Amino acid sequence: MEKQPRLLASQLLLKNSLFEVSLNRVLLTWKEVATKKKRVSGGMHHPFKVGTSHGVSVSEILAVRELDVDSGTKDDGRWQKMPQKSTEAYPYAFTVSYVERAWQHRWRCSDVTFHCLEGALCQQWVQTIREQLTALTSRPKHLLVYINPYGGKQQGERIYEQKVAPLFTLASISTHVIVTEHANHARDHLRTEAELKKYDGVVCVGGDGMFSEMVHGLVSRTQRDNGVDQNSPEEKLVPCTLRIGIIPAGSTDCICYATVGINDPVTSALHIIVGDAQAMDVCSVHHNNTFLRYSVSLLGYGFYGDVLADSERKRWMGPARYDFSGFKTFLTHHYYEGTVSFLPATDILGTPRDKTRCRAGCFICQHNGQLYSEDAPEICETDPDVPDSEYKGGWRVIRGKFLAINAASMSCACPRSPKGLSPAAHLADGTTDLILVRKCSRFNFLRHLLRHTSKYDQFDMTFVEVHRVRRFRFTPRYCQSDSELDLRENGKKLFSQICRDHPACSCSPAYSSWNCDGEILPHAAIEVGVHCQLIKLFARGIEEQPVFEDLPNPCAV
Ligand SMILES: Nc1ncnc2c1ncn2[C@@H]1O[C@H](COP(=O)(O)OP(=O)(O)OP(=O)(O)O)[C@@H](O)[C@H]1O
Repeated sequence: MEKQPRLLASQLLLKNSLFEVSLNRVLLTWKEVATKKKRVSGGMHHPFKVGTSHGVSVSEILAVRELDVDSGTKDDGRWQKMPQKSTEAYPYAFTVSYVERAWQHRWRCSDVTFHCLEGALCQQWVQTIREQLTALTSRPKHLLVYINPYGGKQQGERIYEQKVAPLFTLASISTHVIVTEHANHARDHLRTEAELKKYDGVVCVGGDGMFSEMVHGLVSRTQRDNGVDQNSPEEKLVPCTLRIGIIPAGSTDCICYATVGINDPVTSALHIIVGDAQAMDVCSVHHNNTFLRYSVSLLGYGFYGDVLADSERKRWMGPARYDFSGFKTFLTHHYYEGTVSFLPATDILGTPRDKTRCRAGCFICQHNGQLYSEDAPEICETDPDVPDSEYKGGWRVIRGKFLAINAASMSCACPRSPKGLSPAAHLADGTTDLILVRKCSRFNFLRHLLRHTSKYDQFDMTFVEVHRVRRFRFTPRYCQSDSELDLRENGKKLFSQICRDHPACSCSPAYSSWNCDGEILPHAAIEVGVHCQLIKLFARGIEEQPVFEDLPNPCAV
């Protein structure tokens, strides 16, 4: 890294010891000055190693404030009173709050207080650090926050007030908070009324359903403002300029898990404050030239659609409904006939079978994102192993009987499935991983499902294939009539769930439902297109675990 000129350097007192403290545009560092007789008071906790240099990236400093030393304690009273001797000699102090890495991708707010000999020096430090923070233009100053009071364990408001709002105040972020009053309140407000020009970003406090509302509100608003017709599947959508922050307060918090590595409200609040940006692809889903929904994580037909449809009927069971419906759906072992056509993404870096994972600063997302942002024509090379008869104008066509058809636009890792549905999927490479699980025995399907939680490759099975695609279509073997759709929407017994070939038996229903990020779609025949990097999140992506993780102070440099 290029050597940065020093902005300030002084010898300051930290926890009864003298430190050489230095600031440049990139780093704040402090290193204990070697003295013959170390002055460490016996009872005081001393987290820093003697002689070790400590550093905090300026981009991860949250705030700096002068300290009233006479009061003896810091604002929150966590630290003990400074020994009289030190405060007499160094009567002025300032505290720097910064991001510290904790276990499993968690971030925490840490404080370090430096004592100065003179008031002018103290003020100079505070002012210089503040100037550096002001220069960080990617940081949000005004945020529009939506809280779902009924998400997850209904703790959204408490989580925001107790864990997030104090951090926003510390970082001088002003907020306008709306507690939602009904489903789709946030979506509709964003789409129509919200004065978006006043804000640097929008934040949702809730789960994946709430995040989906934000995506729908913001993407629709952006298209409307730019005169783009969402009903046209071929239309190139305009990317959203405002970033979205997620404070996890839902049941699974999959999106949060995939973009910061953990569903922890404090970590997410800190990612928002430092102004991180993680681009994300969005899939648009259409039926007959009519826009249905956007999806950012999973589109699942067959197994995952059936699990969701069944679990929706058992909401009274609480979160246990997913296990119950999952088990029941596995036992029913239904397969569905239809045609999948897709446009393979063969001109890009990366495959679904890669060992590398999408992590912060992902090279594959950067490379492919650039490729797709340049209006690349949707023509692909054909795979030499696939017969020409399976291609139609660059599209590959597969007919068959499927237990599951899944399109994973991200790994879909979550605490229940740490590897996810497609471990090597990328957040922002302009593709989705299309996983086709053909009809097989119950035992083999179980083996496939179990591999999602083990070290074995879930795609390495004869009845499973996976393709990285830019667009796909699915048409069920039998066309749905409008009356069937009406029945379905009314929640009545689906007549189509009687096998067409053998009306007397109920061996396998004709249609499943599409699970679109946890919502059921009203149509089985759909067309899906990936819009590369359509939205941006206040997130960094999952960081690689630091190699010095087991050292006592992860900020040591
Ligand atoms: N005030 C409200 N009253 C009822 N429903 C609401 C309200 N605000 C938001 N919702 C809806 O609640 C649904 C679930 O919210 P959220 O995603 O925050 O929590 P969740 O427990 O993780 O739910 P899920 O697991 O179904 O996504 C969302 O789809 C959202 O549309």
